[in-house]
Amino acid sequence: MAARTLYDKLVDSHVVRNLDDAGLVLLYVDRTVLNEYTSPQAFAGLRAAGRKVWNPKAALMVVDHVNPTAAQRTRAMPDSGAARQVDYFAENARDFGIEYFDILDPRQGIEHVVAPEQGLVMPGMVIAAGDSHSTAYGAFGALGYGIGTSDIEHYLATSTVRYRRLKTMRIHLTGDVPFGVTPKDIVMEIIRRIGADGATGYAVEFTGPVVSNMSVEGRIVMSIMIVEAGARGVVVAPDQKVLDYLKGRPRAPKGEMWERAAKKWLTLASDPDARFDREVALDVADVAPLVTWGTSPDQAIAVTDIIPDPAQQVAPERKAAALRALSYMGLRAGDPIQSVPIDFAFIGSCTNSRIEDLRDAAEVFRGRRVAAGVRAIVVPGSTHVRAQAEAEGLAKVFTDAGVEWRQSGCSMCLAMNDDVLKPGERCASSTNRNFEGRQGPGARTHLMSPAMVAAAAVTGHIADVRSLLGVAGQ
Ligand SMILES: CC(C)[C@H](C(=O)O)[C@@H](O)C(=O)O
Ligand code: SF4
Repeated sequence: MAARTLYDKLVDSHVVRNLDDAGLVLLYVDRTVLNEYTSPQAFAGLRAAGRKVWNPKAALMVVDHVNPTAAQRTRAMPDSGAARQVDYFAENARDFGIEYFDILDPRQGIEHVVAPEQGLVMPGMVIAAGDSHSTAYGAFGALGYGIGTSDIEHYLATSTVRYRRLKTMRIHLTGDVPFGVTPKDIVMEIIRRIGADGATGYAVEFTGPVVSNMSVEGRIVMSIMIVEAGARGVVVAPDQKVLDYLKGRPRAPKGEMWERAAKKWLTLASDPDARFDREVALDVADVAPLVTWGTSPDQAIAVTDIIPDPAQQVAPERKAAALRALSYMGLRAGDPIQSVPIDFAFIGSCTNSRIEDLRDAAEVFRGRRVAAGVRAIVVPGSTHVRAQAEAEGLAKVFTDAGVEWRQSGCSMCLAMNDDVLKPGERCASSTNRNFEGRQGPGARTHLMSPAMVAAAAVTGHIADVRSLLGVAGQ
């Protein structure tokens, strides 16, 4: 058989039937996660057709997008629309027999944080779910990708979806990771180079020594954020780190079953001579902490740079986009990005709300205070992460620094709950999208790593975290 990529192997092993000659297949999907925002119509469709869920045990339901994250958690939703969504969600879980983590459940959180914690994701699986950032699961050697409402309904009824094969792209990462540079900076650098549509139509495989040396959580960060370059699927070959992460998780196989599976999972990889449709290589040695200045995730610069001049853009549409972005962001070309003052600092989202992210941020906050005039919140990705951060003393570091310590949820990643910025407010944000209005109408978002957000919070402006790291706070 011809050499195959890991992506092709995962798709091939899940094809139920070829539907045409151009790569359209009926794909078996092993598991899914459902949220309150994209699942209601799918369940309404099942109800209308009198259908059952084919394999309720393969799904998990968590509320994450619309819930408040106030420090004191109650079951009540202050917003009536959100309350209706959550009530219908709970009703669907009950009627269709799917495991559901209520907002007060200690296992609750953002779906992309909770699913791996629960061991819902295993190498070799296909996980399709109603959220574009389901690529997170690629970090475990599964094919993760996002599906729309009608596909969710089709999946629930049959455990299959119609799927068109993607082109393949290998992103090979080499070199020593510089001091102060995180997986977030690396993926932002890739996006800046290939552009916000650079991976459109592709499934991405991350490879190379930087990836093997990276923690599983770091790989999740990259697998989620590469969606902002248009990727519709991500895979990373599973290794011992992935097995160590998953072993003993609630939904992971146990005993002899685990041993047999683990042996097989370690063989999952692209063949050495497999061909990719596109190859991208990056030596990370020169990557610096990055910050976005515009309203697209590829409008990013090193924290030491000046805000670029739109006049330097050759393509007229890029020039127009840059001008519009600068005006929306209220910035001036030529100013150092470090001179830009912030109003708000947000650490959270499925991209950067895991324990390693909180440890990075706490290192900067330790012994320092949030600058006057700045409001800072840390929103852990799950209640489990929250408990761990409290046990490790990180929560105390945050509150001592004047940071609000919240309950989990998508929160200020998108303005779909109580955590919304006011028009014109500027936020240093550990999230993945900086589109106009993403954090509230007229709100201005600067994407960066959690440690960089902390550096902005304590200085009151966008700042180079490297000048704070290793230097004790006052
Ligand atoms: C609400 C949901 C459909 C959406 C997504 O698919 O990504 C959201 O999570 C986002 O990050 O914009
Ligand atoms: S945290 Fe943000 S990116 Fe992630 S699922 Fe929620 S809204 Fe989407």
